[in-house]
Amino acid sequence: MAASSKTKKVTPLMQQYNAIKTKHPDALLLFRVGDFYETFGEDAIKASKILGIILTHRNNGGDKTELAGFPHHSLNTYLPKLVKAGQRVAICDQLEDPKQTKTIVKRGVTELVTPGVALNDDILSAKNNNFLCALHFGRNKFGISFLDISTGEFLTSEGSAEQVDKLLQNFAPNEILLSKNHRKEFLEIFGSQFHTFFLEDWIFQEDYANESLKNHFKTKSLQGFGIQHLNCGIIASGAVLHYLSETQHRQLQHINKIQRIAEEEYVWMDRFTIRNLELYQSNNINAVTLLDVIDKTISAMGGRLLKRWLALPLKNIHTIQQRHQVVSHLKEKEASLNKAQHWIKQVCDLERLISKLATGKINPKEVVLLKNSLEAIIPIKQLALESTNDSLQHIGEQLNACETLRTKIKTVLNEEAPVNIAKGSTIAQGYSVALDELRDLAFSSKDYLDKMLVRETKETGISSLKIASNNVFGYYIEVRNTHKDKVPESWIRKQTLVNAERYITEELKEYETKILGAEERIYSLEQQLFEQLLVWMQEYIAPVQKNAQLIAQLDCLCGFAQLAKENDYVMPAIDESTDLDIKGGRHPVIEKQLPLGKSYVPNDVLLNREEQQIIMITGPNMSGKSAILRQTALTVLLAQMGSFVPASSAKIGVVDKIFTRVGASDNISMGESTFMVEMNETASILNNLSERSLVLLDEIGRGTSTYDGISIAWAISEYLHEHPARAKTLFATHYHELNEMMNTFGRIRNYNVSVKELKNNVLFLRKLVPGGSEHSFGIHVAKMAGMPQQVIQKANKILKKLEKSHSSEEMTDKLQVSQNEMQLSFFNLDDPLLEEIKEEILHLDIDTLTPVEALMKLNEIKRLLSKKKKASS
Ligand SMILES: Nc1ncnc2c1ncn2[C@@H]1O[C@H](COP(=O)(O)OP(=O)(O)OP(=O)(O)O)[C@@H](O)[C@H]1O
Repeated sequence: MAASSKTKKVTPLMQQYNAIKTKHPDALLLFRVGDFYETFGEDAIKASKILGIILTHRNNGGDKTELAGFPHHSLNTYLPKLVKAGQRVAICDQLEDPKQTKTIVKRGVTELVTPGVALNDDILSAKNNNFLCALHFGRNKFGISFLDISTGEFLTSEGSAEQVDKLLQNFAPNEILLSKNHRKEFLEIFGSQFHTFFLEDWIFQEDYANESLKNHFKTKSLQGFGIQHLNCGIIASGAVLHYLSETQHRQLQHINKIQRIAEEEYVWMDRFTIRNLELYQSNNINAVTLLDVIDKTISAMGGRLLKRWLALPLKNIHTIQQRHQVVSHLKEKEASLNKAQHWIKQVCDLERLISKLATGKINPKEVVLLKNSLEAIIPIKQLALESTNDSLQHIGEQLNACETLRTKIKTVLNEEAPVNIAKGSTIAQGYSVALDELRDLAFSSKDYLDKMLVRETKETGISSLKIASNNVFGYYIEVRNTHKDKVPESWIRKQTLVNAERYITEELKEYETKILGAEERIYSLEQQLFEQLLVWMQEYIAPVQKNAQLIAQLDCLCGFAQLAKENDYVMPAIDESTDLDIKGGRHPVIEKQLPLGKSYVPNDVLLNREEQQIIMITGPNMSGKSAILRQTALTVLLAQMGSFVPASSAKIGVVDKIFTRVGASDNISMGESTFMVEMNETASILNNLSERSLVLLDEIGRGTSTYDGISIAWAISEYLHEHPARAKTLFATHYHELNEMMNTFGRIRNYNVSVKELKNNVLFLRKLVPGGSEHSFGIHVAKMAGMPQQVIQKANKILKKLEKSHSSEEMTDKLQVSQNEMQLSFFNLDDPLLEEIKEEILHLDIDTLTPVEALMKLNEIKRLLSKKKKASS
């Protein structure tokens, strides 16, 4: 084999390809050959699959190599598909004009597009950032950095695994860079849902990172950015810059600052909370998220900022109130709101346009769009300045319509400039004398020749003169033989035809030299002038970025005003207290999903550290317990983002942490470990409580047997009550045994979501009322879900028996034992099949069951139901 491969002759083109491919083994190499981008070998197999293009073969020194390619002008169509399929794509271009070289054309990789480093509009999503992230594993903490090359945002932070995990959830990076040494650790701690790329270990070094950052920002230290003490964060940020240079992204003037993510300024929510509250993502792709409901922004910049605000709600009362006041102002002044939104609509994505300018990827049409967007800032600025609200006025003062920049673009570019400069008409008429002359020549050539023809006809008296051109001697005048004798002496004969003679003249020759290649010269001059403009514009990167931020803010605030008007939200009162008093609160998402004619039943929730710290909410399945928990958290979140809230009134003592935990019963098929996960998650709440925490526990404990479940729920509630933080807590539970706790623990209050028991059915009233509930009504719900009649009857019997023999004192005693022994029996249903359970329940001999066993059986039915309910919905 080796001997035969030695004798094989690889073509120079393939030698060049192989050399370049070796340098980019992890990337799919798009190799420019003439008018095509070609892929070879494994890359060709992948590309043809992803892109649906034909796979052929070519001879490579005796071997057959797979080949698949597409025309170079289709790069924008195919590249996004490759990147979206998770490929890193190296674009290898021809670095010299093939016409100018006799040997093989020089080629090199001009850009490496990866999921986290993309500037192409077809890869990016307008209302989402596209973050590249680097994670450094320090000795006792992690350093993390996020960069969106398409907007210029560069952020860093450091902290524990939990903190970093939360940031990963919030910023949802499209690619994470890690040192090769930490591959396994990363997977263990953060899971496998991220797209990762591994770099050499030496890149993650403090000196190297420090130097890279200082070089990039052209500063002597990092003090000005307030990140000098974040050693691990700096290392991660250095790795990001390293990667940009490795992927050939060197024009980065728009990345002109790095910011610390000041986590202490924002409400703490961990990954479970973000997920449980379905803020901007949901396990169910069809589910409507909070973001879907509240996003009334009309610009991409506003959309991205809103998501950030949602991920990082504020804790500073003053800033929150400022936002509320703007929203209130805009909500009242409808005309101003409409005007502002009208003009914001005219503003394109300034942030991404200016990044394209910095990276040299902006096209002529986009520069005109940039100018038009800046023009729209004039009325927005005026509107803001004229308002009576201080914050709006401040936005107005900072907005900068960049007059010089606009005037310059107007002078240099044609208003109708094309996307592709090769199409011509990019540079405005009157800007360059040389260009105007060339254009006159090119565009008026016919006119010029027509005039010459008229003149010559008149001067020579030859009526049938014709001016044309051919490839051999260019422009000529053709004279029919009958008029040959009238030809002036100065004309030079070039060709004799059967019926005519062809001549050239001095004037024609001169004209010809001018006109030949005029179009090519127009193109290169237009390109040159356009590039000069882009270089001149670089100075405006920072002011345009500032405008982008201000417009994004204004858009979010206008969006909040719009939201408040459309959905009838009110301004919350935020204060330093630790009370939470929501009147007539609604769930912002559910209220939008109800069937026509049904209206959401509002509820009051009052929590404070003095009397009503923990509310136990009991109520049957489907009564609306979870809705009350979630709407409480969402109301606090919305308020602290600066939005109005879905309630008739809300008084909110600023909250610094929101914890939510949902019992694992919805995931029973996941097996025993689910319960342990639930317990671990809950433990992390208990270890992080603060006086301003809001804790929402939804059916905690139901991942195990009923008996153990009650014990755990009891123990957790007791802990929360006794903890000095006295964190405000809502606890939804099926275990009405927990209602006993109110007798012993002074700040625990019982509430239930009321239902009306009809003959054999239940009417959900959805009203939260004081007092515990006695039944859990699971069986009624079973009936509603279409459970066989026999099963329902049997379940009713179990329930009766249970109610008779089970006393709460007995339960309390058992709880003590259980807490002491901490032996949890992990009762679990392994993916119960409806039929199996039905049989099991039907054959139960109720008289032999203990109360607890009976209760467990009842719970089984409930679980089965909720599964069935889910499956059918
Ligand atoms: N206040 C309300 N007004 C109108 N409909 C409501 C209200 N609260 C809840 N609902 C409706 O009832 C459904 C069930 O509510 P939710 O999931 O909160 O019940 P639950 O008591 O937590 O049930 P389970 O114990 O089975 O988890 C919701 O999806 C919603 O459609």
